[in-house]
Amino acid sequence: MRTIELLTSAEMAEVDRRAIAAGPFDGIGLMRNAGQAVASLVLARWPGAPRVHVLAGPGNNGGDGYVVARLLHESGVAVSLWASGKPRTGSDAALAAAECPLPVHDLAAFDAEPGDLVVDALYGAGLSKPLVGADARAVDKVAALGLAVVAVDLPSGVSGDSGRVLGRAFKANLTVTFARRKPGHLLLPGRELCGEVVVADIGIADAVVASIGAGTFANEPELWRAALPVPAIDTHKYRRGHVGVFSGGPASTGAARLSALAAARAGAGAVTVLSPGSAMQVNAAHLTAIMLRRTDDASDLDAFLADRRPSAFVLGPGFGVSEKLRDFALVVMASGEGEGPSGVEGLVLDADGITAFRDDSAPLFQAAGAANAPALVLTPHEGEFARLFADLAGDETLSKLDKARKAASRAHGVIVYKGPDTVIAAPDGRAAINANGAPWLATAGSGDVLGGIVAGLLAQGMPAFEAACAAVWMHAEAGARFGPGLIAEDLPQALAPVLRELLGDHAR
Ligand SMILES: NC(=O)C1=CN([C@@H]2O[C@H](COP(=O)(O)OP(=O)(O)OC[C@H]3O[C@@H](n4cnc5c(N)ncnc54)[C@H](O)[C@@H]3O)[C@@H](O)[C@H]2O)[C@@H](O)CC1
Ligand SMILES: Nc1ncnc2c1ncn2[C@@H]1O[C@H](COP(=O)(O)OP(=O)(O)O)[C@@H](O)[C@H]1O
Ligand SMILES: [K+]
Repeated sequence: MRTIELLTSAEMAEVDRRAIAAGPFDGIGLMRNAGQAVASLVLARWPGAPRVHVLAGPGNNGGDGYVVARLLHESGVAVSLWASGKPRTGSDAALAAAECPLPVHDLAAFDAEPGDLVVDALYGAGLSKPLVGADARAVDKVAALGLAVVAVDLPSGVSGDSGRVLGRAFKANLTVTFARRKPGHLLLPGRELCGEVVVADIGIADAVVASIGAGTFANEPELWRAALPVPAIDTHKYRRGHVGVFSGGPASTGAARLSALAAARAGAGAVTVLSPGSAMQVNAAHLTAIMLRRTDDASDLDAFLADRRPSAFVLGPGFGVSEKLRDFALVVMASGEGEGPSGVEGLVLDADGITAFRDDSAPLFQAAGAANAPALVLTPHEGEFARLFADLAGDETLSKLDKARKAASRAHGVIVYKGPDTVIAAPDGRAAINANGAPWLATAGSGDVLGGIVAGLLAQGMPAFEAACAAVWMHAEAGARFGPGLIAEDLPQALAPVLRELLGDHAR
């Protein structure tokens, strides 16, 4: 079971409540199902473990642990049960503990042998403070002995909402969560600490999950595949969208060409590099399918908008932080459908395009909020994000997901907050977390390619949030599949097989 909604701890608690109200399972029924799912996976994956140590906390996560301990014991496994705190009288966890015939040892005395397996059921969605005392010592001991860990719901110490570690956390080989994944399973460092994540069906109906209206998703093709542009049989190149990419001066033109190639590979029918006169020669020497047009100032840009009806732009890569950049961005943002002559769908601002607005972002954000404005997509890495949204970046109480959402709402644009756990957020509150990348993508120019893919999809009429999500996934997939030796020049070409698979029958 693997569906794409991600539930915060508050949303998951509400899902539990609604599921219990809807039946057929009550709280202890769901807990028995959860424990059964974990026990089955332990038996299937670690059939030879000499001993399984179940660590049970005071809440419902511990309740799941008592169920696991009982079921493994009934299956003939040697089980030691260690408790941190006691379940509250009358709780589901207290019922589960009462059903478990095994002796309960104090976690403070926890000990194990190399080769044993640990089931971590200390804290899950209810984690509210750092692990200390016997809990923290157990984490250290398990790490020192190198024991394999199966985490129930989340590795204890990892926040399900932010992926952050509170004090200390287990590093699991396998994490079994229930109904849906949580943001902390995808955000770093949580994702690293979870190991493999299995989502177990514990009898909560999809309709109950849907009733919550969750706005956070794993960035997987299911989220946007239906919105991917497919060329009609009678199309022509300009109907497939025309992307304009602004080039920097003679010594910094490569970034724009990377974006341009990527936009073309993403399916834009035509791509034009808009170059200052001083860089025409060097650009001309390197472009073949991509067109070239001299663009020195806003009036040149106006003429391009009027003559060539471009549908999306990339501005920033290699451009230089300048007043000219700000002018170009604001001209493009004023050329949306109904206002300007051309009906521009979107502007992707990356790199210098973000930095240029660090001290005065209001005109940009205001333009993006105007009726009929082109969609604004900002693609900051961590450093660029901090330049444009210093207050959000420095707020320790916010997760990466929260920061991207707040930034999107402020900018009236889609934020692609890049990194190994890229978060894509829309001004309407939707957000997605990406997890299919690989460190090979951390190479100069990789971000320029991403900006070009976003623009290529925007130009074909794909809505901005979906275009950004699809671009991030395709970029990550292409890079991860290429693997060692990847340089940014390889990425546009590596997109082709990824697109072919995504389009399925439409690729013929
Ligand atoms: N009926 C249900 O609602 C279901 C709940 N499930 C399990 O229930 C879990 C959530 O249960 P709870 O809400 O009881 O929360 P937890 O069991 O995660 O935490 C229990 C309590 O421990 C205390 N605590 C938190 N962090 C601590 C720390 N670092 N040191 C000491 N004490 C700490 C808090 O007071 C918290 O309320 C899920 O993760 C899942 O495993 C599953 O059994 C499925 C059904
Ligand atoms: N460790 C990583 N794992 C997966 N993706 C990564 C990692 N590091 C960087 N990336 C991705 O690589 C791209 C780098 O973009 P950026 O930082 O703008 O680089 P550049 O400016 O050199 O093009 C982003 O899409 C980012 O999400
Ligand atoms: K846990």
